Amino acid sequence: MSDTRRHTEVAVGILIRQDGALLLSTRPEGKAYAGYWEFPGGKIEAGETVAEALQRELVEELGVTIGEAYEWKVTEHDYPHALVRLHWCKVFEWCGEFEMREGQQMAWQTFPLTVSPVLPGAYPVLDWLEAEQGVTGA
Ligand SMILES: Nc1nc2c([nH]c(=O)n2[C@@H]2O[C@H](COP(=O)(O)OP(=O)(O)OP(=O)(O)O)[C@@H](O)[C@H]2O)c(=O)[nH]1
Repeated sequence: MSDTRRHTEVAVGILIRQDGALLLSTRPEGKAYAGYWEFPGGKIEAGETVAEALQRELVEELGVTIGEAYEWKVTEHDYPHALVRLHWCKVFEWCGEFEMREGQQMAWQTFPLTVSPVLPGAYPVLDWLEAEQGVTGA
């Protein structure tokens, strides 16, 4: 029963390039939904803040060090494998060269996306981002 399950807290990074493009990457082999496109990130470990977890995950997965991470939205998604609470952070600054340390693929995307399938837990945020870009004309 989902209401008795504990949430897995997840920090997710929306890396936004100066031209407005967003970074998506594929989930590595061996994980649930392997090959699906997602925003980079991962589980928050005990004692970590959202920003600390995100910084650690992006070094581990992509080899980049992020600057300030702004928590933007919190969403939940109930998967068969986990009930997750996703802490979405916008990130505008990072340094280092992108290096796919888990054998993923990466793609800078604008709307409409040209990659699929995307992890269902990311759908609401993609809708909000698309609406925002429509308003700003980014
Ligand atoms: N990184 C990321 N995770 C997402 C997104 N959307 C979404 O539902 N999730 C869910 O959040 C959870 C993230 O866990 P993960 O397995 O990627 O985290 P991790 O790298 O710490 O995993 P590990 O410690 O098992 O290796 C997964 O259940 C995943 O399905 C997204 O856009 N990005």
